[in-house]
Amino acid sequence: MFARRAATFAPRFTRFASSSAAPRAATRFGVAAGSLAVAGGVAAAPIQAAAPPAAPVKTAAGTKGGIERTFIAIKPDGVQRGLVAEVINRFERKGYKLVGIKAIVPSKELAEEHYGDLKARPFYKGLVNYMTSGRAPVIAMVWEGPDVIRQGRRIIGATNPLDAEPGSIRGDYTISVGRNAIHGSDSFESATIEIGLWFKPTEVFDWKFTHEEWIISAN
Ligand SMILES: Nc1ncnc2c1ncn2[C@@H]1O[C@H](COP(=O)(O)OP(=O)(O)OP(=O)(O)O)[C@@H](O)[C@H]1O
Repeated sequence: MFARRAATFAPRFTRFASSSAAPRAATRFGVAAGSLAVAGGVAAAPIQAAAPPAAPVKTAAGTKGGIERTFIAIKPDGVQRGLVAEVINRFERKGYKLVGIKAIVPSKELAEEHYGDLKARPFYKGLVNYMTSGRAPVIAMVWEGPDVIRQGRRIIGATNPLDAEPGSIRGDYTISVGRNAIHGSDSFESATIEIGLWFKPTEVFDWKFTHEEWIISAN
């Protein structure tokens, strides 16, 4: 997922990332401090000005390394199999927050864009057809919380259900890679793009758990 997104993501990503000035500033300060030490004849270690802390990277996927958001989709086979409540339950029980959800039969364009990096694969056409058939909708969701992108992939399990650990969704409920029930973003960059692809900003909600301190407080 990430590889197929990387090329298109890079230009968009720089709009969000405001930390690129930090390394340049650090280099500039480092050189200046070193020169001063030599000029004054002082046998001291060059003074390095502390680089200003990098601004956190914030996108539609939340704050990288902080409270993140991920795109999770229950595919038509997962919906047909009655796994919607099970999937939601697993993310909710873990402590993650549902900030967006809708049933949607994706257009061919949306499915092709979503799976764009798999274009050359023999199963690509069948994959797009199955996602867009309308024989069941896709349940598209955005989940929020610490490390939710990586943890979401663990909850889902390996792409090929025969490699997925028991206890994961794919490990427990599926046996075919072509009908593996669910999708989850595989990186912050993918999550940024996929949330933007499937959801309008107004369809994703900022809300607070009233019991948040019982889920994410650190002592
Ligand atoms: N060999 C295959 N045969 C049939 N379908 C496949 C095969 N490999 C992958 N797929 C389908 O393409 C989807 C996307 O594959 P990808 O390699 O991006 O894995 P993934 O990121 O784990 O899956 P997803 O994007 O659905 O979460 C898989 O989930 C699966 O439905």
